[in-house]
Amino acid sequence: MSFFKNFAEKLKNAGNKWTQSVSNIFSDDPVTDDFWDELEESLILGDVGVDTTEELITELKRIMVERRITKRGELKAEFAGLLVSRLEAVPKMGAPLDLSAKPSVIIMIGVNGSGKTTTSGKLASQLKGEGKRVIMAAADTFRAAAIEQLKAWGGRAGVRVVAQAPESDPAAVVYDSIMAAKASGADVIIADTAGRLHTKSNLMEELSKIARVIKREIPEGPAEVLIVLDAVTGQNGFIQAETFAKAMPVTGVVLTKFDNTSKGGIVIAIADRLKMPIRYVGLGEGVDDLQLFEPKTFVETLLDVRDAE
Ligand SMILES: Nc1nc2c(ncn2[C@@H]2O[C@H](COP(=O)(O)OP(=O)(O)OP(=O)(O)O)[C@@H](O)[C@H]2O)c(=O)[nH]1
Repeated sequence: MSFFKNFAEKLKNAGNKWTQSVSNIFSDDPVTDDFWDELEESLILGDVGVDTTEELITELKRIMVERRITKRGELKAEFAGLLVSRLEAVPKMGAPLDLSAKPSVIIMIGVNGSGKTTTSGKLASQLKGEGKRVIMAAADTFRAAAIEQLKAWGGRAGVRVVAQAPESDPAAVVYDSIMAAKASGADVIIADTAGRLHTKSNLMEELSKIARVIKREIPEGPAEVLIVLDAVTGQNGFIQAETFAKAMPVTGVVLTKFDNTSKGGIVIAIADRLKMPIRYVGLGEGVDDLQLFEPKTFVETLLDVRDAE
């Protein structure tokens, strides 16, 4: 199955309510005030954000006047173009992971329950499927259950998990995993970290220490720092993302639980407000439900415009 079909079909099958409602607004009816009200409501309910919604509507109105467009449907492709350019304005949006260093360390950060452990497991399995030798590091030592959960994913994926006892130093676990990777010639380390924000300063120190340990052993530093954001939380997760980004420069977002949200516009808000590139989207709990984010495919599926091209 081609990449386009795969991502587009999975998005469609995920039955995201927002993606269905936005497309329906661009009918064959004439453009009236109702059209703008419906579009505005749908974008705001979809968590695009008030300012971005206003900007998009202003730009679309300008295009309508300029091209003398009268029907809603004729604005669809124009609107798609606006969304794609906003997404693509963020460097590395949808870019595959840079795994050129050996070993390449991918650090997963984000609050508890956002889907870090699940995403680590899915990613490990996919990279292994691509022929990479992968190790996972159980650096969320705060919760014993997190270590066990990662081990379960490791067992399913056939990927080694480096772990220590609960409460041990996460940086030491990461160090062990780098030693194990160097000794065994592994290509990639995926480090699952803790996400308890209520002990903010400790967490930030912990992440900085992990980064220092990696830098000492691998001069290029971490290959990728992926922040895992729960799409259901919507924009409420942004403050967390900004807090985490202070401890470690984030190289990308994994947007999980996209199958469970009616706030699909969060994708646009992440680009516009956080200015962080989305690299993967989680579309379910299964191992195959992690998809590389493709901005153009996303917008085309959202607005159902591909056939119209
Ligand atoms: N529907 C859906 N569920 C997901 C997705 N990603 C993760 N989940 C579920 O979200 C829940 C939390 O995921 P975890 O991976 O445990 O989250 P975590 O961030 O590691 O949280 P802690 O282990 O508490 O630190 C689990 O029930 C996952 O199965 C997704 O893309 N779609």
